[in-house]
Amino acid sequence: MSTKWFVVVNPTSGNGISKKKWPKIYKELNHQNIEFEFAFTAYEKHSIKLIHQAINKGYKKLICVGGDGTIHNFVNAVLSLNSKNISNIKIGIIPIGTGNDWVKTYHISKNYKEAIKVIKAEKIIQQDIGKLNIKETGKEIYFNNLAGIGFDGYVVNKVHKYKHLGFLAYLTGALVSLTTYKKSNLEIKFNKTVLKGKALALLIGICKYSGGGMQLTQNANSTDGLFDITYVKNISLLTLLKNIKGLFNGKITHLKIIKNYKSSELKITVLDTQDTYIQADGEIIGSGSFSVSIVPKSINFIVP
Ligand SMILES: Nc1ncnc2c1ncn2[C@@H]1O[C@H](COP(=O)(O)OP(=O)(O)OP(=O)(O)O)[C@@H](O)[C@H]1O
Repeated sequence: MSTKWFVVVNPTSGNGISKKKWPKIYKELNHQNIEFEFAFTAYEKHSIKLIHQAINKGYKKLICVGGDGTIHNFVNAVLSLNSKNISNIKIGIIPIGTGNDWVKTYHISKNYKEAIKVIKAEKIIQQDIGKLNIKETGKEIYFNNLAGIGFDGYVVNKVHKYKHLGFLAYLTGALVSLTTYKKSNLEIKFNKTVLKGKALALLIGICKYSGGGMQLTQNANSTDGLFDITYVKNISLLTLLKNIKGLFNGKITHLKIIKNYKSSELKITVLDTQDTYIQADGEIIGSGSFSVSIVPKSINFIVP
């Protein structure tokens, strides 16, 4: 077993800032006496392979240099191993992304020197993770922040065009998309509730922030074994514009037209034939009907 850290750097995250900042991060890791090996990802999802190789070599301590998509890939790499030993694995984050939403819940600093200090202290939180199963393909995906179907997926699909706008990329994507998005006919079942009909979006949250700092679920708690669910049948562009502040401070979830629920499991059926995209942690993972369940306290993240 290695006591060294294994660092994976996504050089494309944060519009390429990761690559530019790496020499400084490398120096600081050494300066803070962190013993490590590192690798750059060379293509999408490469981090999954790199993490599997590192774990097979005996690494237990992992560092992610990247944004929400890279953290998402780390989580999928660890949980797809289905090994009993994953309880020994720790993930630390040096956040360099566009949205950087997951780190906001835990107040992990975007200053790499501060983020490395946090990693060095190795304080752990065992966080709940969502397990999502797409019906048509049988694909299994894990998510650590928030998943959504409908408008949410549609926006994520468009957002790459606006990534140069930084955290405003998601807001811009949402405003531009609201008038063109065609609502899907969904059936959403959880506990004893059934929501059926045309709906704009369903958000299934674990942590607090998404879409570049927005708070779209109420009372999110990352360790309570429950998803924080937001269901939006419809919202007009005017209402959205009037409530832009509410998107970021969470007050939007108090509007009457927005429903909030909690559950540890959901089943979502798309009742019409149009492609309805599913996003998980800001990554498009597929489309159509799916089920989700929570895997309580299944990943060890290093937090302040
Ligand atoms: N070498 C690479 N070339 C192209 N894509 C890559 C490479 N390495 C990783 N990726 C992909 O880059 C995507 C985006 O990464 P990430 O989410 O970390 O950055 P971001 O989009 O800038 O940040 P955020 O998600 O916080 O907005 C991920 O889907 C990942 O699979």
